[in-house]
Amino acid sequence: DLAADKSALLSFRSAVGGRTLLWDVKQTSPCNWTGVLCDGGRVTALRLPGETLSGHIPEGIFGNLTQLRTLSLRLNGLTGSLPLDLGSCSDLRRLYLQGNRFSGEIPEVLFSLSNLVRLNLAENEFSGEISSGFKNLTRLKTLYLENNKLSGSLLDLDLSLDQFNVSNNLLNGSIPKSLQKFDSDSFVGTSLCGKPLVVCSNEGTVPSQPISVGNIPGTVEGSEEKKKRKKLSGGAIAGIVIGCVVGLSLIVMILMVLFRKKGNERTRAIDLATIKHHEVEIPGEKAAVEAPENRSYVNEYSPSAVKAVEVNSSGMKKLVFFGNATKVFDLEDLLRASAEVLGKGTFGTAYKAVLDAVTLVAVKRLKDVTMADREFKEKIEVVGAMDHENLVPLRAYYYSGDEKLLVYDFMPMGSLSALLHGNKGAGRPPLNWEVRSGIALGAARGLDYLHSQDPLSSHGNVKSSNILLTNSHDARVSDFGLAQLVSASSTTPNRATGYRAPEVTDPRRVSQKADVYSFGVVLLELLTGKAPSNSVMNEEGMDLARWVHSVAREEWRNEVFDSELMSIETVVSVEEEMAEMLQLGIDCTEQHPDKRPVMVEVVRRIQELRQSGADRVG
Ligand SMILES: Nc1ncnc2c1ncn2[C@@H]1O[C@H](COP(=O)(O)OP(=O)(O)OP(=O)(O)O)[C@@H](O)[C@H]1O
Repeated sequence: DLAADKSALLSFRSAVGGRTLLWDVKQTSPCNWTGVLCDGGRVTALRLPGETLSGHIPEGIFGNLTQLRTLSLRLNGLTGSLPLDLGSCSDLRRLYLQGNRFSGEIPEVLFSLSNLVRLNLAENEFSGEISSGFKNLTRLKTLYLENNKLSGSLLDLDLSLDQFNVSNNLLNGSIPKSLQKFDSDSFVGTSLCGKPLVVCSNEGTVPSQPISVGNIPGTVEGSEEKKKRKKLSGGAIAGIVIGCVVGLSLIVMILMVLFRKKGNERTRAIDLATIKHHEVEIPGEKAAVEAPENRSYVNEYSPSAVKAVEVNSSGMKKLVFFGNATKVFDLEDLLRASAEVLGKGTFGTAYKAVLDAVTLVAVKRLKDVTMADREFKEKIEVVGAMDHENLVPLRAYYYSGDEKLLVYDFMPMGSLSALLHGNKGAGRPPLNWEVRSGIALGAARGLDYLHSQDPLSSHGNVKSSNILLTNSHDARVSDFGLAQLVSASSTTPNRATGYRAPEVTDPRRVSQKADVYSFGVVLLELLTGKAPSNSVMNEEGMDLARWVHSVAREEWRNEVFDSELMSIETVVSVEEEMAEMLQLGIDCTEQHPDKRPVMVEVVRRIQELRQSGADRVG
């Protein structure tokens, strides 16, 4: 039971140190302790990577943790042979012990763990032969044994492995047929030879330098990896908070500025060629803030607004709408609307404007647009022409010498960023995999549409705060095309930090491959629950993408996935989908642009993984 689990965990801690493990012994349940995960009233996962554990694990501990499915003790200083009562953990699916100093033979009890899917014993001091007992592990997909002192020949294990590595061991003989599909990296540093191998080292000795853990040049790895991993911090959207504080004054400002040039033209404030005025026609009509046919309307004239306009009159002032059949509101409605600051972004401040009880829009007030009227118009019209169900439509814009406004449909559920990182633990229902993968698919489709318009067309600022959500959690990509409107000075250095592809030095010079990179970071964000923008660098000097790259290669599902997901998703098929999505996120965030998939391929892979998950469920 849970009490026995708890006392086993405490015995474990006192046996192997774990000075950094601040487990509160007074808590009756160990389920909230760092690294501990429970399900159904039992401890099902123990993940303590890089926790400076050291010494020998005695018998009598794992014999009690009988419901364990995941055990990760990687990157510690554990020594001696593996405890034999590990064999009692018959539910164990993932066992990650790499990067310790375990020695002795790989115990036979391990081969009774027939549910094992991932087994990583790499970078230890295991010796002896590779037992035929591995054949019992029929569900095994990953077997990493590299960098040990294993000797003898390699048996045909007859397993359908996806990942396999025995490099840098004292093995000799030939490579069995079933393992010949793996490339030479899996066998390098041994005396094994086999037909498909291009490289076959015959040194028969273990190189003194172990092969690096990660696959990214320049990534902090090896002994550095052994440092304690600090969780990348999550966070709410600072912009909203700041915005709310200064909101009122900004709204007053915007009202003043917009009315400045109204003057005698007030009845022609709107581009009459593009707008049909509709006197109050909304009552009874549902607030259609998301659908393309959303309705807004022209209100009666506001005397207070006239005053503002008269005082400030000069220059041109038109609220220009996109779309032929769109019924619209006019500038006065916008200015009279009660408004609240949604947040401050790279390109300016966003406001929510409530035109009436049922009509809401989001208004973005751009800063640093130095572009002339004509050029601005040309560019914004390209943006306005974009029409896809996974894009937030740009409804209208306003351009004057020193004021540029963009009017969008208001998205009631806010952004993916807010959904993932805001209000966590404050009663928000957990975000399950179906919803997350659906959001990924929708956003990918939106981006694919943008990319399909022209080989040079790209979003330029893909991130989770620009993926907005409808009430039914459908994703809509926002803010496309804005990067090209603003001047270089406004592209602050931290813009989209964590999302920006390594090759992007000038944020205005965006590309489709850079979008794919940023989208890959969003995928990793969905999977890990970690906010890239708030965790630019972790303790080891890595951003989210690099961090995932460094750990995911070794541990597909262990450390990277959001604990919220791991606690609500118990179906194995979901884990498979998550692993496939993780691989996609990794592919998208490849350092080299040419190695990244194109967006249409990304959409296809998400569709497929969702479909195969649905098929597995039946
Ligand atoms: N149409 C909209 N409906 C609802 N919320 C929106 C809308 N547009 C923007 N927001 C929200 O307003 C806030 C500010 O958005 P804004 O786009 O100005 O900045 P950002 O997305 O944080 O950064 P950037 O300017 O780099 O895109 C964000 O939280 C965003 O999710």
